[in-house]
Amino acid sequence: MLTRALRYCSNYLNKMVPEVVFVLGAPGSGKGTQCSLISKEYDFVHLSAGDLLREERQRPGSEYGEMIEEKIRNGEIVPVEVTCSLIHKAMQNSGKQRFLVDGFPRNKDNLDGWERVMSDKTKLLFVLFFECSRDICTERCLGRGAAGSGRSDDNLESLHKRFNTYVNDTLPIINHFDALGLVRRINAEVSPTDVFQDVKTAFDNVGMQRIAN
Ligand SMILES: Nc1ncnc2c1ncn2[C@@H]1O[C@H](COP(=O)(O)OP(=O)(O)OP(=O)(O)O)[C@@H](O)[C@H]1O
Ligand SMILES: O=c1ccn([C@@H]2O[C@H](COP(=O)(O)O)[C@@H](O)[C@H]2O)c(=O)[nH]1
Repeated sequence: MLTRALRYCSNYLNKMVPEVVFVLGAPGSGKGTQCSLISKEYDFVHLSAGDLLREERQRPGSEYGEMIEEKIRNGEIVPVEVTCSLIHKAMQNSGKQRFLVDGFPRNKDNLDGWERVMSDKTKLLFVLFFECSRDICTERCLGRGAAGSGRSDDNLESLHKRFNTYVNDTLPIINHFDALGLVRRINAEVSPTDVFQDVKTAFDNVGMQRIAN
């Protein structure tokens, strides 16, 4: 009886499809800040594609380190095979079920690669889109750099390139998801606490339970 119950639970767990929320918005719009708040209030693991790439860049012996650094400094997008495999590994290693994928997919190559490899392994719940003007985002990134982020791309020259990439490559991806009715737009120009109020509404509206504190 007990064995049968355990087998049932194990089969059930194996069939659970990981659920994903993509988190998109301009550089400095507050994606990381909000993901950190969300993961404290809801049962989601925060996976920042940028952080995973920065970790891979630092990993001794990485064959991609130099390429990643060059892409990051120039605000260009790393090929999806590299990013998607880092995200997939992090999902598997977490042993968890729900993920905030922060800063991905950023261009058509990212989207196509995700659809090829991950679409049938995951369920996309929705896309959180943080709307914030370029001036405010620039000020925030420069502030983050001045506060010692150590990021090689928190400077005006890199930001110029990052915004061009965002407008030319990432906005079309957001528009693609919008046409599918998957985008939840959030005004990100207010305080982090006020942004989070709207974010919570988006999660509550799809029936996500808060973690009991
Ligand atoms: N709503 C907000 N109001 C003011 N400052 C904010 C707000 N949200 C985040 N910040 C600050 O702006 C900077 C950028 O925030 P954050 O790292 O969350 O943005 P991001 O979208 O993840 O950036 P990137 O894409 O460059 O990694 C940080 O210094 C953060 O503390
Ligand atoms: O999916 C991704 C995510 C990020 N990058 C590169 O990293 C930097 C920094 O990303 P943040 O999200 O701002 O931390 C970004 O400008 C890209 O160069 C990427 O290639 N693919």
